[in-house]
Amino acid sequence: MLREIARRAIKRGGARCATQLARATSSASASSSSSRAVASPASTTPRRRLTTSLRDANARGRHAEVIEAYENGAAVRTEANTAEYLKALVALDRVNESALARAVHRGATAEAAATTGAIGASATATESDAAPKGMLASEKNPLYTQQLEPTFKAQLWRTVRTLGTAFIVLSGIGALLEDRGGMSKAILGGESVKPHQNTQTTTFDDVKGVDEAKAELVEIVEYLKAPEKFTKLGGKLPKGLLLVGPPGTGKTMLAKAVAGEAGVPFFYSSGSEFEEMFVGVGARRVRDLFKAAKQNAPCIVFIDEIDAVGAARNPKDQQNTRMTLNQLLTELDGFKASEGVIVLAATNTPGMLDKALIRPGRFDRTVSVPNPDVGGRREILQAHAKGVKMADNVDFDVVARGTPGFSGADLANLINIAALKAALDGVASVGAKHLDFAKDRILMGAARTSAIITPENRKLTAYHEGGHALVALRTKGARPVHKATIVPRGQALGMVMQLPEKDELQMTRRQLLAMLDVTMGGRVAEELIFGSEEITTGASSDLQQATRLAREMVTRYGMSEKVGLASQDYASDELSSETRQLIEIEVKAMLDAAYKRAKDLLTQHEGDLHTIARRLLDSESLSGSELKELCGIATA
Ligand SMILES: Nc1ncnc2c1ncn2[C@@H]1O[C@H](COP(=O)(O)OP(=O)(O)OP(=O)(O)O)[C@@H](O)[C@H]1O
Ligand SMILES: [Zn+2]
Repeated sequence: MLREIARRAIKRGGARCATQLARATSSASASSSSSRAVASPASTTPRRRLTTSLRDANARGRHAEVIEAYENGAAVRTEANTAEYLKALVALDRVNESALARAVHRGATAEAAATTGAIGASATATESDAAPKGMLASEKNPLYTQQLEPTFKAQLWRTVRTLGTAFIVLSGIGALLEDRGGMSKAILGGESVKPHQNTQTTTFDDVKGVDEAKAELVEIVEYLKAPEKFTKLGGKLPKGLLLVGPPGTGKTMLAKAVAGEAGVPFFYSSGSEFEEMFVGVGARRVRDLFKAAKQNAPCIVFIDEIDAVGAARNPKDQQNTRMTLNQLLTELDGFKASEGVIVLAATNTPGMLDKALIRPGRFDRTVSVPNPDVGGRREILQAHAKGVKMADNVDFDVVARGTPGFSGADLANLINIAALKAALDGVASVGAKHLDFAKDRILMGAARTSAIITPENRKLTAYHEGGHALVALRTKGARPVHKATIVPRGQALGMVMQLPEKDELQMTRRQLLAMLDVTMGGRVAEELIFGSEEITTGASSDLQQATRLAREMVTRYGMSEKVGLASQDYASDELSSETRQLIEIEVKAMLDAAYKRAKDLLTQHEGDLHTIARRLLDSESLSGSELKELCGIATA
């Protein structure tokens, strides 16, 4: 929970002013959609005869011209041209509005009529086939138009049918070719599954910051190296282990490392691969996988995203998924632990797994693979920076401290983005500012350079963020300010980032109160400078965070006098209305007190608030040390 608070606090200032944001976004999308309308092919194509063949035009992407030429008669209606016309309709997704749809509809109704014998359609059709155009056209004989049209329609019908059949046949062949694992094998008799890598090069040393998980897996490695020896000593082994942790923490890497350390083949598969359009294919794949594994024992079978098969699914594909899951259970039961096949599976949602999967003898052991702590983050950063030229000013300790909550994959990504940015900047090495850029990128999504922010809006944001920053700088127990910015990114119009000095395993009351004060700083600054009538909705997420924190202090950490040391489940229905009321009173008192402290502080240092806001408007981002300097606070 405390970690969570820490994370939330880092993102403080989240969505400043939701309404302004919504306005900016909608105007942006409006302008983009109007520009799309200008470029629309239908409106720009002039009415002219097509000089090239329809086929060429289609090949060059000029589908609209093809449609027009065919429909206005500029192109001869040969079977080939009809095919091109159809392709163009499909390419532009205009089948619905096309003359074709109308003709086919009419054709279909005519055909229906013909089968009931209302018109002698087939006889007249042959007649008109033979007769040159216009021959039968007399006032007395209006048959002409009635006859020719069915011919055209009949031809269209034939083309549609031919193309349809061809499509089905071709896509069937395509599916066979594309599907490497299942259906083709199921039908053609099947070659066996190959290990993903026979000799794994990944070792435990490559996976950083997950020492506890590694310690649990060492036993498996020992076993795989010498199964006989291990079982002779009376060691009892699980068949399946579940690696549980958030995305990108190195679960796949760990599984590969187990195979690498033991020097055994590694079979990779993903739960989503077993999800198939064709009933039974998923089950077949599971069967093939285990058959191959047994032939290659000792070995590792790794199933990523096992929840894709192992969880309760939507009713539509339930039967299919059930079959796959049942097959998996059968396979797990079908070999002895001593056969040398170890199944590792990864999931981020263990709670969703079918209970049958985690019963003894199946995946009965869980290895937790959490996000790395600050030391782990430093090691991961260093490992991924190995192949990258880093500048001397890069301190991985600082970067690691500034990235709580980042997964291993996030950190790998951070180094990548920084290296790309450095390359774009045309410099030879990756510096601290590139890493900072990459961090902001990952934290907040790409900069919203396109959205228009009014000057008033910017000014308000500058004071709002300035308020957060100044309270943080001047409050004992508050986390050091890392950066304040009014560059809009992702959902935020601006933000103040604070970094804990070390990983916070627990926090003092003073620190929590400081957090409340800092959170209030934004709204207080708006009010102080622009007046209570001008305050905005921008503080809504601040207030939400502050309320949640205060409520936790009251109900869970025993930090309010009136509620005392009791721990209360605020969400529970069983909470008496008196207790609930008491909690609410205490929460309000706590928030009011924080508001007052922030207000006193900002009133006292109003000069600094103006200085910070002005500088923010000027340079958009200020580092912690720049902020301190502006306020005349000595840097430690
Ligand atoms: N602990 C770690 N040490 C070093 N690199 C890591 C670590 N965790 C993740 N990475 C990096 O992130 C990449 C993705 O990690 P991996 O695929 O092992 O994560 P995962 O937990 O299996 O993710 P998912 O749950 O999304 O499948 C790795 O290839 C590696 O570059
Ligand atoms: Zn704020």
